[in-house]
Amino acid sequence: MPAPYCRRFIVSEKSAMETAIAVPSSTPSGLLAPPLSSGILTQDELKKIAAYKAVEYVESGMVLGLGTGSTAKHAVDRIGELLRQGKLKNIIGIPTSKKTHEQALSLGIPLSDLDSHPVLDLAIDGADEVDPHLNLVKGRGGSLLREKMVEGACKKFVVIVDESKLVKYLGGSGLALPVEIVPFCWNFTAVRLQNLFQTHGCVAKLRTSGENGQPFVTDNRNYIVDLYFKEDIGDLNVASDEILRLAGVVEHGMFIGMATTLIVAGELGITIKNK
Ligand SMILES: O=C[C@H](O)[C@H](O)[C@H](O)COP(=O)(O)O
Repeated sequence: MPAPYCRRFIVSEKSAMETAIAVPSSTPSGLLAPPLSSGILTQDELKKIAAYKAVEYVESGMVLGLGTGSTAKHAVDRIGELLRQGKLKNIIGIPTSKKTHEQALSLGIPLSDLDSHPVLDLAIDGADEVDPHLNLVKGRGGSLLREKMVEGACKKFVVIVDESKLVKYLGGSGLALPVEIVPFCWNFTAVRLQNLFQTHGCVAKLRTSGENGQPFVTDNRNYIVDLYFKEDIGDLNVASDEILRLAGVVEHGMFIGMATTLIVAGELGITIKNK
């Protein structure tokens, strides 16, 4: 066993339904776990480790969905770095938000859109929650609509999280399930959303930003209503249909059956689940 074993990362790979078996492996190429004297990695270091591992799936010539958020940011940085070093070539990025668009531009990543590239090879993005079947909650950063459009057009969708994002069921963290809605009579739509899930103790709140409590506005000039549940909402496809049936709703943050690979970075190493 190599001496600095504690600084190497353990990678285990399993199907979605299998039990994790941690096996020692070499450090993901180009990435050493940050050498902390305490041995404890910060959440951001775990995000970076998951992101760098995901970028190992990227090959020259790919059309790539570029995710949004603090985890995906590390992946976009890494793609930019590999392009600069000439280790990746001819990448075309499709950003999932204005913020990621700006980041990718600053890194010199060539960009395009879904109109020109309706089929993508691979997308890499973070998530707010991941259930045991690789269903996700996304959109706590407000980017769920573009993310769903881009990631729904990918042949492979790699989700990267630190272990704090794992839940038994969606909504299980007690945090928000975001729903993007049109601004017109937003309160009417928020009340209807809350009523849909009344028996699950649902509370709907308009997302605000800044100190003056103005509505948070998405890249698509819409609002977000965050749904909080006291109980498991059960069948996700039924819940999805009921939400989408409401006029005024644009999209919700449940990504059901979309992820093909999950990379989780935790204190004990990296776990990879494939669908
Ligand atoms: O709208 C935001 C996106 O769905 C993010 O991917 C998600 O919120 C996870 O973000 P983070 O990596 O910052 O936790």
